[in-house]
Amino acid sequence: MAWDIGYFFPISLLPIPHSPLPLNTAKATLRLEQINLFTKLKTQLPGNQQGYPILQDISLEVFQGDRIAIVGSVGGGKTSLLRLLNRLIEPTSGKIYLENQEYHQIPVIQLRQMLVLVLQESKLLGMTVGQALAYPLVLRGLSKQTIEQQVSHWTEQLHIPSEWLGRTEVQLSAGQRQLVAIARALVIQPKILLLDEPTSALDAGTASHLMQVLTQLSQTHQTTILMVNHQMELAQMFCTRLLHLQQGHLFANQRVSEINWVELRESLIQAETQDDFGF
Ligand SMILES: Nc1ncnc2c1ncn2[C@@H]1O[C@H](COP(=O)(O)OP(=O)(O)OP(=O)(O)O)[C@@H](O)[C@H]1O
Repeated sequence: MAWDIGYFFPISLLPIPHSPLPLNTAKATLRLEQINLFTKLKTQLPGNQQGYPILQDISLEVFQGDRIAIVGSVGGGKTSLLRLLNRLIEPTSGKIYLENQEYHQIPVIQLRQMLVLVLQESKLLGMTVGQALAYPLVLRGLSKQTIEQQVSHWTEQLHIPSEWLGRTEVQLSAGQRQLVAIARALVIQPKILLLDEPTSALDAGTASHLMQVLTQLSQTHQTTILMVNHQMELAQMFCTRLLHLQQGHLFANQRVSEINWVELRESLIQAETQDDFGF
C-alpha cells in the first residue's frame, strides 16, 4: 500500500522528543509474586477495611514468546490484571518484575516502550487513523521512510484499507476502531503486548485472521502476548498457555497441552450460571 505520511501528518508540526525512544531489543519476562488488589468502595462493609478484593494471591511467570489467553467469567479480574501489568493501577500488595527488575524501579515511560496495552475502548485523541498510527513512531524519532514502511506493513497485515487512513474516530465502526488500535500497538513492535478482548467487535473471519497475525508475530519476533478473550475457539487457536481467573483467584495456569477444552468450557458456563443466579 503506497501512502505518504506527510499527507496525513505534517512532520514539521509534530513535537520533537528531547531523546528519541528507540525500538526495543531487550528480552521480556514477567514475574508476579503474591499480588493482591483491593479496591476501596464507598459502601464498605463494617469490618472490611481492606475494601473489595479484585485479585487475590496471584503468583505466576510469563516467558518470552508466550501467547497467553486469559479467560474467566465476568468480573473475574482479567482486565484488572492487564491494567496492573501496564501500571495503570498499583497492587495493594505483592511485587511485579520485568526481567528481574522490580516494577517500581523502572520508569513508566520505559516500561510502556516495552509493554503496550490495548484496551477495548481506545481513542485516537482527535487524530486521523494515519496520524494515530504514525505518532508513536514519530515519538521514537524514526525517519519518515521507516514510519511509512512500518505503518504500511502493519496496515497490510491487518487488512486495513488505505481509505481509512484519513478518517477520524467518529468515521470508524467499533470493529474498525478495534483493528486500528491493535495496529497502533503493533507498529512499535512491543516486546510484550497486552490485549483486552481484541476481537469483541470483530467478525469471525477478521478475528480468526487477527489470531493468525498475532501467532506469526510471536513466532517471528518472540513477542510475548497476553490476551483476554471470552471466545474459547479463538483462545484455543492462539494460545500456548492459559490463565483462568475466577473471582480474583488464579484458578488454573496451564500449558496448552494440559488443557481439557471441553471441561474448561463447562466450568466457565457453570461459573457464569452461578454468578448470574448468585448460587
Ligand atoms: N475502578 C474500580 N472500582 C471498583 N471496582 C472495580 C473497579 N474496576 C474493577 N472493579 C471490580 O473488580 C472486579 C474485576 O473487574 P475486571 O474488569 O478486572 O473483571 P473482568 O474479568 O475483566 O470482567 P469482564 O469479563 O466482565 O470484562 C469486578 O468485580 C469489578 O466490579
